[in-house]
Parts: sequence; structure tokens; C-alpha cells
Amino acid sequence: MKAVLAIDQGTTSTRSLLIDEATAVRAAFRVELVQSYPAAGWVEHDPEAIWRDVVSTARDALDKAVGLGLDVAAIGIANQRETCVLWDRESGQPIHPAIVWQDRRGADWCQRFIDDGLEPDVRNKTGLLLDSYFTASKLAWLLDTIPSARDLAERGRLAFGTIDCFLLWRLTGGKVHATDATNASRTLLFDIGKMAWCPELCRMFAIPMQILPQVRENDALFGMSERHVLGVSLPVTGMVGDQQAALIGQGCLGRGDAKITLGTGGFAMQNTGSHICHSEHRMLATVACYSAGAAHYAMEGAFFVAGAGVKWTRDKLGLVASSAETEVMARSLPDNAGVYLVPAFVGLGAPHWNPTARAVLTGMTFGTGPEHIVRAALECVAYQAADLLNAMTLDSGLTFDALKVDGGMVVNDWLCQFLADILDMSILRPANIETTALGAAFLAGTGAGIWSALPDATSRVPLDRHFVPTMAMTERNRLLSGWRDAVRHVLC
Ligand SMILES: Nc1ncnc2c1ncn2[C@@H]1O[C@H](COP(=O)(O)OP(=O)(O)O)[C@@H](O)[C@H]1O
Ligand SMILES: O=P(O)(O)OC[C@H](O)CO
Repeated sequence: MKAVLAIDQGTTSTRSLLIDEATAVRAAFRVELVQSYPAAGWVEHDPEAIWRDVVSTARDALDKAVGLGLDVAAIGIANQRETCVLWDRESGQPIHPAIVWQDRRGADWCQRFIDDGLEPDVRNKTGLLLDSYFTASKLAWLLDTIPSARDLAERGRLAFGTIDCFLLWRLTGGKVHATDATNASRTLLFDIGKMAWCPELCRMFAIPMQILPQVRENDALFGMSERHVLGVSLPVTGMVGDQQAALIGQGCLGRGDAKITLGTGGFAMQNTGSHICHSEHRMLATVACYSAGAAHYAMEGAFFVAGAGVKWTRDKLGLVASSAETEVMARSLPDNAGVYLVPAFVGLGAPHWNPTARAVLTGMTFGTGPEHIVRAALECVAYQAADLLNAMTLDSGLTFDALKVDGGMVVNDWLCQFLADILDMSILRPANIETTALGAAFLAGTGAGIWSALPDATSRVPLDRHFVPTMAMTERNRLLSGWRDAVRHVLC
């Protein structure tokens, strides 16, 4: 039976999965990734660690494929988006750690451009806002800060890429410098109407265009992996940003279909078809998929801290020994006792887009204990999701009464029920929450001819559970009003 090797390089972990032609996940290998916080608001990853984890998990998966009798026909890559890598084309070595999407060091650049009144034009071209979440200001920082980087870049010695592009470069032994349109659409340098790098935006951020990768369709033949890397040469026929991958992996292929992914951060995305929906409520327009010469778009709302807040209660505060324990703690309380966490550890994303905001816990009394803080870290995910969905519905006019969820956090039943209650809509959790890997596999398998068109996950991936709202409206409104008060503390 044919299969695809799907690589999902996420913020907190790297996964390699085998997905067979019946779209079943046959094996999965995962390695956690170390996060580095070298200064306030900075977040970095070691690109070599990412590469090692990709190679080791992919090799494990390919070994397993032999045992399972699977004929792996292609590789698909989904990745944490916006994260910036700059490397030397001759040595193949990154010249600096990867600057992660959560990193705020480019905030001053963006603010200067906002002050100069440039944001409306940037929004029209890119669908994005002038925020340091996106790649351009991270790249500008690297070129301005690393000695001789600008000079090397102008002489064509350096290559820039998001994680997909860096992995492709390494897999192909430095032969292919390319990315896909969904990843390009997150850089602030890509015109999503023209589907091309934008020279004016590159000039604005002082980015020499010779360092940019070629942009391809999501199911293109990106290149062949070198035999010595994975022990076998395979075509890479799918690359896609992880949130767009999840949209595809959830079967949100029609206009109006929506999902929310709750991993490190929270990402709500709604398919807007061939229409670029320019938001009036500070949502983003982005490329959902580019294939057969046609671009499909999505509206997106992103918040930076979802599971990252749970990780903070576990790793920094030591309030829980495992992420799973948060569910037990949240259930142990009858209510939140007025305690809210606004998790602005790296500023606030949509709809506020405030890079300098910092996290607060409000409403604490002497009765507040670890369980209240843990519960607040879970509750804030639902409140942030509510803020996003309200804005998205107002913008697109496309309403929905059920929402598909995925990402590492949604194994938490308490959180899914609370989400249903706060959003006042049904929450649909698929049996396989690895929808990101599925999306990457669907693209790669389509590119490699395993499927003649993108498989529709809705007919193939069974539902695990349907969470129905049960909370009274007065209670929902009381909780949301408490959340809005807490957010005001952060924004004032
Ligand atoms: N049972 C759980 N309850 C709440 N959060 C969880 C649970 N299990 C994992 N998480 C959170 O999910 C996140 C990992 O999700 P994942 O989708 O793998 O992230 P990413 O793709 O960003 O690396 C972590 O931040 C972790 O804290
Ligand atoms: O790694 P994830 O799954 O948290 O996704 C990160 C996003 O792509 C950032 O935009």
C-alpha cells in the first residue's frame, strides 16, 4: 500500500507520521523541541536541533514503513510559520538561531512604519498587519545586527527561509531554495493578490530580494531528498504552513468552513474561497492553498498563547506535573472565583495586536491557589477564541454553528466543553487530532498522484466527540465581562 511521510515541524515538537492511501495514520514519531528565551519578548530555536529532530523522526518512520509493508511515495512538510532562518549558501550553516514567530524584537521597526502611515498599503498587499509576529522585521533585525550579514546578503551568499524552506534546502542537499505560497504569505513581503514577492515591501524592510526563495504551489514537486539524508531518495511534493495544513486536514475545503487549532498558540481560520476578505476588525487575510494556478484564501485570527500558558504553569511554576493534570485541577473547582489570566507573555495578537502588553493575573485573593491559576490558563484560551470568532463573523458575514478543533490542547475534555459553553456553539473534535500532518500528507499525496484531488477529510476522518453548549447565557456573559475587564488592565 502506498503512503506519505508527513513531517510536522511545530513550535514545541517535531513529528513524522506515516499516512497511508486510505488516509489512516499508521505510525507517528515525536521529539520535543527546546525553547530559548534569551531576552524579554525574544524566542529562539536552534535550527540544527530542528534538523536533527526531523531526520531522526523521519528515519524512524521510514524504518517502520518497511515493517508495515508501506511503499512511501512522497514527503509532505507542514511547519510553524513566520519563524525566520538565515543561512550561508556555501556552508549550509545558519548564521543565527531561528527567530520564532512569537518573538517581538522587530516591534520597533513595525511601529515606525505604522507611525509613517504605511499600514493600510501593507494590509492591502499582504492581508497582514504591521506586527513583529510576521517574518519581515525579524529578517530585517538579522541583516542589521549580525556583522557582515547585509553585505553577504547583497552578494547573494545568504539564503532566507521559513522552516519549510530550510528543511527543503537540507533535504535536497542545498539544491533547492523554495517555499510555498502559504508560508510566503506570512512574511509581510508577499503580495497575496499577485501571488509574488513584492519589491516595494522588500525595499521598505531593506531586504535584498536575492535572499528570497522561489515560491511554488502547495502540491508542487519541490525537489528530491538526497539518499544519504534519509537513506532513501523521495520527492517532496507538498509544503504548507501548519495552520493551513490543519484547515485542509479538517476538511475545511469550502467557503465558510472553519477550524481552530489550539497548540502552542491559538489559530482560528475560515476558508473564504477565491475571495480575499480584508478585515475591518484586525483579522488577517492569508493564502489557504495555491494549486493548479488558483489561489484560495482564508481569514485568520491568531493569539500567541494557548498551550504555551499550560506549559508555563507546568515548567516555570511547577503547578502541575503534566499538561494532562490541568484538566483534573480545572474540574476540581466549581468556578474560577474571579481569577483571570491575560496571557500577554509576548504581547497580544488578534484582535488587539499589542506587542508591548505583558501578562497579568487578576482577581486574586488569599483564597487563590494553584488550581485557580491553572484553570485561568485554560479558560483564557476560550475567551481569546471568543474574541476572534466574534471579529471573524462580523468581517466575513459567514456564520457557523459548529466549530472543528484540533491541536495538542484539545485532548483536554474540560477545555473543549468550556470552549463550547463560552462560544455557545458545538465543538467537533476529530478522532485524529493530527490534522496538520494529514493536511501536509493530502497535499503531498495529491502532488505525487496517490489521490487525483485533495481528499475530503470530513468524509474520511471520523468524529471523536461532539461537545454541546450547556452554560446559561447569564453565566457566559458574566465570565466574558470579567475577561474583558482583565484585558483592559493589560491594555491601559
Ligand atoms: N491535556 C492537555 N491539556 C491542556 N494542554 C495540553 C494538554 N496536552 C498538551 N497540551 C498543550 O498543547 C501544546 C502542544 O500542542 P501541539 O499542537 O503539539 O503544539 P505545536 O504544534 O505548537 O508544537 C503544549 O503547549 C501543551 O502545553
Ligand atoms: O507550531 P504551532 O502549531 O503552534 O503553529 C505556529 C503557527 O504556525 C505560528 O503562526
